[in-house]
Amino acid sequence: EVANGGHRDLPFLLSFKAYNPSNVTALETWVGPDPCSGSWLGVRCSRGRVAGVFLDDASLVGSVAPLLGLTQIRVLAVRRNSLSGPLPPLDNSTSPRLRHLLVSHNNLSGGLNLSLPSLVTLRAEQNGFHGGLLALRLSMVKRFNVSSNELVGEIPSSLSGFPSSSFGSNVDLCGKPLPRCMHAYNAVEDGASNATTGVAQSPTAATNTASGSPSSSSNGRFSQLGLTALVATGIGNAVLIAISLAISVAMFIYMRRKLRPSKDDSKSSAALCFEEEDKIRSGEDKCQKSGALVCFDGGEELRLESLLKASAEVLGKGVSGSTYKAVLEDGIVAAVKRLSALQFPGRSKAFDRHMRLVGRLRHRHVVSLRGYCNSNGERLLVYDYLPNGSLQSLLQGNGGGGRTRSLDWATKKGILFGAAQGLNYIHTFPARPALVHGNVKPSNILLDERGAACVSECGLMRYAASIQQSAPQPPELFLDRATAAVSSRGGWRGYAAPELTASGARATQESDVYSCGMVLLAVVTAKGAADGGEEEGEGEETMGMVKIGVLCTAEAPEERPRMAQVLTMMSEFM
Ligand SMILES: Nc1ncnc2c1ncn2[C@@H]1O[C@H](COP(=O)(O)OP(=O)(O)OP(=O)(O)O)[C@@H](O)[C@H]1O
Repeated sequence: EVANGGHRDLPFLLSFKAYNPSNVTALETWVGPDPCSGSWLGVRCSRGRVAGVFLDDASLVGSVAPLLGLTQIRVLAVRRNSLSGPLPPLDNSTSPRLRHLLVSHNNLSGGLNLSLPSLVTLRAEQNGFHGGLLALRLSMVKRFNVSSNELVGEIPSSLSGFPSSSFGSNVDLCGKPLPRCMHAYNAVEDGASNATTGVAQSPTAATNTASGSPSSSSNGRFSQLGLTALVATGIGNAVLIAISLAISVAMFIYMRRKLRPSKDDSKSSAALCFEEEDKIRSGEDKCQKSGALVCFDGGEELRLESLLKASAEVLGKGVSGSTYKAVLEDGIVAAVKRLSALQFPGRSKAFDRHMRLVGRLRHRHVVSLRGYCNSNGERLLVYDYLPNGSLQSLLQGNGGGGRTRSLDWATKKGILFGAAQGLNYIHTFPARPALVHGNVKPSNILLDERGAACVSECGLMRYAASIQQSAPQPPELFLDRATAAVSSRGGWRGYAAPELTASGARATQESDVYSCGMVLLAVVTAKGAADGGEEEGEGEETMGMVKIGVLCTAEAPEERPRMAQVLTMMSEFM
C-alpha cells in the first residue's frame, strides 16, 4: 500500500480534504500518513487500501472527484452533503471495484457518464445532474435512483424496469416507466453532460412546442415548466441546505462522540464487512465467533444491526425457513431468509464454506447472495430483493408486487431461457466438487426489476437435516400436451428427480436438469395470455420446447442432457 514513501490513497483523500474548511468534524480526524490506521473517521480499508468512504451528513463541500480517484474503492457514501461539480466519467479502468455509489442530496452537476457493469447501487437523486441517461452502462445495477435532477431524454430500455420513482421530477425524461416519448429530436450536445442524440420530449414539452409557446426554446431543451422547476428547486435547495447544515452540525457533535475510535471501542460495525472479508480470505474463521455478518461483493454496505432493526414483511415460508422483505435504513431493500433451526441445526464448517462459494456467484440470471450470518443458532441469508415475484406466482396467475404479468409465449421463453442460463452458470462455476442447485422449482425462480428470471437458493437443501425434495405441486399445472409425457413416465412427482426418492440420495447436476425439464414443461403448458390465439410459429416452438422438457426428464440420469446442451437446444427458439 505504500508507494514512493507514502500511502497510495493518501493524495486523493488529502486533495478531497483540501476542498473543505478546517472545521469539518469528520475530516479533522484525517491526519497522519496512514488513512488505514483506524483513526480516519469514515474511511474503511481492506487489505491496507481504502475500500469505503462513509461520510453521509458530514457537511462536506467541494468536488467529489478526488474520492473517485481511489482505485480500490467499493463504497462511496456521501449523501446529504453540499458537494458540487461533476462526477468524472467512470468505467472499469478507473473504478474496477466500485459497487455502491451513493451521492444523493448534494449539488452535483454535469452528465452521468458511468460504464460500470458491476455497480450494484446508484443513488444520485436530488442533485443537478443534466444531460441524458444514454451514457449509463450499468448491467448489474439493482438499486437505482436519479430522480429530482435536470435530466432529459429517453430512458434506456436497460433501465426501464425500475419504477417511475427512480426517474421522477426531472426536467424532461420520458419513456418507460414514465410516459411515452412523444416527439424525437436531436438534443444539442452539452459539453459538460455528454448528452447523446436521439433523445425525446415528454408530453408536456411536446404540448408547449405545438402551441407555439414562447417558452419553448429553439432546441426544445428546456420547457418553461422545467425552468420553473429549476428555480423552485434552487430556492428549495437553499432552504434545505440551511436547515440541513444546522442539523448536520448537531448530528456531528453527537456522532463524533459516538463514533470516535478509541482503543477499547471495537470499530464501527460498518467496518465489519471489510474486516470479515479479509479474515475469510486469510483463512481465519473468527466471523462465526463474533456473530458478524459476512458480506460478499456488492453487500459491503450491509450492517447486521441495521438488518436486525429493519422493518420486515413476510414474503413466505418454506420448509427451509421464512423469507422476509427487509427495508433497511436509507431505503435499501433486501430479502432475508431466516433458516429454520430445526432443519439447519448447529454450526457446520461445510455450510459456511458453501455459503462463501455461493456468495461469489454473480450472474444476470442468479439471485445474488450479498451476505450471511451464522451465529448463536441464527442463520440469516441476505439476498437481493427481487420485486416482481416468482415464477410460481406467475403460474398461479399473479405477477408479484401487486402487478399482473401476462404469460405470453415470448415471456415464457424469456423466463425459461434466463433460468436455464442461470442454472448453466451454476453448473459450470469453477468449484470442486461442482456446484449443484438441488432445489430447482418455480418458487426459486424469481423475476427481477426488469422481468428477467433469476435462480435463487443454490445448494441450500444439501445442508438441511430432513427435508424431502420439493413437495408435489397441483397436477393441473401440466395441461394438454405435456400431461401425457409426464404421466406416461411414472406419474406425478413434483419437480424432484425420481432417483432422489431413495433414502440418502443426493442431488446432482443431472437431477437439476430433471427439475429444470419439469419447470420447462410446467411453463410451456401453463395457460397464457395468448390462449385462444397462438402467435406465429408458436405451435412449432411449443412442441420443440416440450421435446427438450421430455429429454431433460429422462428416467435415467445419464440419459439427460447437460445444461449447456439444453441451452443450445433452447437457443433455436430464442
Ligand atoms: N430474493 C427474493 N426476493 C423476493 N422474493 C423472494 C426472494 N427470495 C424468496 N422470495 C419469495 O419468498 C417466498 C418464500 O420463499 P422461500 O424460499 O422461503 O420458500 P419456498 O421457495 O417456497 O420454499 P423452500 O423453503 O423450499 O425454498 C417465495 O414466494 C419466494 O418467491
